[in-house]
Amino acid sequence: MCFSSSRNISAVFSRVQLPFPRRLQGPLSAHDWQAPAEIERHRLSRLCAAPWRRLLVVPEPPKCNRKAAKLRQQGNRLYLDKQYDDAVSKYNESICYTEAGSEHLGMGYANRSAVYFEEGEYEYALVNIGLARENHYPEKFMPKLVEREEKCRERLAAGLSKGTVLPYSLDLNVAPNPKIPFIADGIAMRRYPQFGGRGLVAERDFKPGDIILDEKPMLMHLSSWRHYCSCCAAFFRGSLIPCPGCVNAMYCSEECRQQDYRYWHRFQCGFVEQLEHVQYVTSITGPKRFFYLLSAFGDDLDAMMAFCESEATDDPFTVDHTKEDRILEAMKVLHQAKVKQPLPEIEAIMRLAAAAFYAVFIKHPLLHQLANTGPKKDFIVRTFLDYIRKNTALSLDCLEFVHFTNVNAVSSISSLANHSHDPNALFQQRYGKLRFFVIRPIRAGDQITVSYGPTWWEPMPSYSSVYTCRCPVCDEADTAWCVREGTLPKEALRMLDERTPRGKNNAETEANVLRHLFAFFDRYGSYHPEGAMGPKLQVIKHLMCGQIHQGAWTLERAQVAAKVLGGGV
Ligand SMILES: C[S@@+](CC[C@H](N)C(=O)[O-])C[C@H]1O[C@@H](n2cnc3c(N)ncnc32)[C@H](O)[C@@H]1O
Repeated sequence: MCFSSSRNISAVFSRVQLPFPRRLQGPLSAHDWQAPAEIERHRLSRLCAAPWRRLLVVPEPPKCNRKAAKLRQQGNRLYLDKQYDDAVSKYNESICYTEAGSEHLGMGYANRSAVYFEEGEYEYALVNIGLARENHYPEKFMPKLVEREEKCRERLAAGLSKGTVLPYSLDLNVAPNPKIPFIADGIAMRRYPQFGGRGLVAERDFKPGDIILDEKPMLMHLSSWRHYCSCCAAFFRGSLIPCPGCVNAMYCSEECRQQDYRYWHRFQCGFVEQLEHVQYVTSITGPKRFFYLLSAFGDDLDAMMAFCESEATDDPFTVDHTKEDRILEAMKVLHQAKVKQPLPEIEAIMRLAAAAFYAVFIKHPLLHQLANTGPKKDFIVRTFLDYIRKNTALSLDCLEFVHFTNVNAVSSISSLANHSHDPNALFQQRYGKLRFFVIRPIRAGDQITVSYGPTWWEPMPSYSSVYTCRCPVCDEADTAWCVREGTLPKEALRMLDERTPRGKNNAETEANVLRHLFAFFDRYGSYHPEGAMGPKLQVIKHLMCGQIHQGAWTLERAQVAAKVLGGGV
């Protein structure tokens, strides 16, 4: 989408420390990438021989109880200083380093429960106490844990929960598509050549406030470990559990751990550090997408190659998401997407990344065994490159709240949405969900657009995209986009001012302001884009972010409460 700015490219080179290869042309081949000695003979690797050698000897940190204990002590110091977020980060790191079957795991969870207890998050504290019990928490410390558990239950019984009821529903609030339950019925794919090919079209009217998409991204990339679920990118869940094999990946649930392992992490685990040395920006989603498709084909590389050489539909609305084979079918459709080549200046670095990823992944015993012919090896490295290119164009990315982590998502339906500086919907990628909500009336036949960053009311001077924008605002020949009914009548301006949040507001008040603003845009939509409306659209975006943030924690708390207390949600 919009992220491959030259700023990122220079960051790449300082991170990867590879010289920029100027003459990289011709089809990429895997032929020389099989073993370290051969890699060094390759023309590309000669250009960067020393870094390649480094890449191949990057050690993978093993699980280590001594390190786990040290990290936990660091966490304890932060806890005593009341720096609770940082303390949980250290405890999470400690949990990741713990060796299998060790009491350090139970102690890490117990310490995390202490943080949540101090923060008044009694439900999360209880979950962590449960995890501590299940993971060899030492008997000698058990009375302290039991005491904390009792206090949590007492406080919850006294009504001291931070809340388990959402002030603003974040689910789809219109009829869903029967075969794709996470998108509204009445939305389809249409060809928009000026937007690089495909886009989303409304087949019925939608009104401001409608939540028309609530999708779990298929492929996520996170720029930071141990704060988010490595599968769905849910932020800092109270119950993150570690991958038993490596010290990096954590998951919000056993379900996410298994899904990630099945489709991706079984190839990544054991190579994480090496891959981190290769990776630039979000290029890892290229190999990730390759392994998702390979796994969906049951590790049958021949079948995958045969499919990739065939022509099939690129319309994700043909996939029935209520069926078992939805991942395979959705990945197949995604494979067929034909997107324009992103910026030529990043082509060389994408090739370099694809080749370097290949050099790492081919050491994986299963891939090594599957790639038993030259054409198969070439197919792998070229598919890495193809997917790195396509993901650069197709992904929707954004910054998460707390650690300013870049979350980059490629998804079945949402990846179809084109950018406009005057969008009729806004998108938010938060807590493992991609949501589109309508901000002004959409009529049947309109293209549904979101903004990848800049809008007419919020220009972003540093924004650089991988395409030339052809939206109505940027199209000089299009004068229709800003035709409106006139200036807003006085009563409309009064309505606008009436409920604008001032000072401190709680989630409930903010939810009401949001409803009020949506009602305003519904009633006065024909005056769009009147200047006074811009700041209000910004308020909507801001409030919606807040509701999603509050909502994610509330929902998690409610789910956790149902699990640990057996209560209703
Ligand atoms: C998330 S995808 C959107 C779906 C894409 N049009 C397709 O055919 O699959 C983003 C890509 O669509 C194209 N695109 C989106 N918005 C555009 C715009 N306003 N002007 C020109 N191209 C656009 C660009 O190629 C961009 O990299």
